[in-house]
Amino acid sequence: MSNSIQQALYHHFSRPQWSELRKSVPLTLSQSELESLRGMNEKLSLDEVTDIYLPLSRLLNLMFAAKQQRGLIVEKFLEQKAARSPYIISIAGSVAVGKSTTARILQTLLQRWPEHPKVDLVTTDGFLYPLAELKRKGLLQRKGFPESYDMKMLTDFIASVKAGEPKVNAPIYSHVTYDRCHDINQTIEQPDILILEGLNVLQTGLDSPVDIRRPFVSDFVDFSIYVDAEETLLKQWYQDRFLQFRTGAFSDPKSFFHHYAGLSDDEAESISANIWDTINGPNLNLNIQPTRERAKLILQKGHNHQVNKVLLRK
Ligand SMILES: Nc1ncnc2c1ncn2[C@@H]1O[C@H](COP(=O)(O)OP(=O)(O)OP(=O)(O)O)[C@@H](O)[C@H]1O
Ligand SMILES: CC(C)(CO)[C@@H](O)C(=O)NCCC(=O)O
Repeated sequence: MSNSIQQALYHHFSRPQWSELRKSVPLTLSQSELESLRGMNEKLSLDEVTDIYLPLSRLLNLMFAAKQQRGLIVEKFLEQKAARSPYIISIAGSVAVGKSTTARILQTLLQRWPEHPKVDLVTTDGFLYPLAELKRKGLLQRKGFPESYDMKMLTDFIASVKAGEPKVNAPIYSHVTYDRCHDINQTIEQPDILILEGLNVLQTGLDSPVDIRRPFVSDFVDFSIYVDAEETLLKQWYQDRFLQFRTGAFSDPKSFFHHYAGLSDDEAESISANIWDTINGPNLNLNIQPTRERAKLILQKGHNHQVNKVLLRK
């Protein structure tokens, strides 16, 4: 999308301008909140939390309140109470950009609002077709591409959560077995807020004539975030994580990639570069980045995952 269109659609903030907007959000996090944030990612800097994620949590609090106000107006108009419906936040972006880390930071911060909302987190990875089905369909080298997800299952799931159903199951994906878990689900029980994180949450499937009659994830989403970075950085972060996995996920004998555990640095560099160049990079350019300007908010990251620019829809 051209720069002039981005100018027309978004308010632009430099990092200092954005961090100013923290305003009344308390500066300090309790010791246990700090520990829970640190525990999720030891590389996460606390400046990042205060400068970027606290203002974002303030914005989301205001947006959430506006949605509740709107609900009250509808109830007044109808002269009856409406069924409860969770506020849904989606987080999109490339493989390895930090969607799940962003989602977990926001979950921690949103839970500490004075209203103490119940905030649940779901990743769309669980809605990838099971490995056997991907193999059958010849999609093993297309994991993460739109056709590798059961989009009907995903939109049915989000519709049930939005409808306020008491218990809704979501499938869980295992990065160890590289497959959907067959014996466990995640059960979502009427949260106040649901954060839905995945590559595909801004995709519409409009290029397929069959899909046009189907709802999109975005039909159920109240606020959408796209986490953005240059591809050279993304590839580096992907490769860094791949190298770390040799002593983590790959070392598990149950791991689909157990044979990668013994790779030398050079071998791991070249295999991960190849996976990026043949799968995750093309998916970014063809299917993920083109959805960026559908988001209400864009976080632009630079080196070390530092957010240096924020764009907010006018
Ligand atoms: N804010 C951050 N500060 C420092 N490191 C981060 C931050 N966010 C993510 N990372 C690191 O970047 C890598 C990718 O992060 P994460 O797993 O959250 O990405 P993702 O977008 O959810 O990836 P995927 O789509 O592959 O599941 C991890 O190694 C993580 O530790
Ligand atoms: C599970 C997805 C699709 C998304 O998180 C991704 O992590 C993935 O597995 N991509 C396929 C190529 C790879 O192994 O990185």
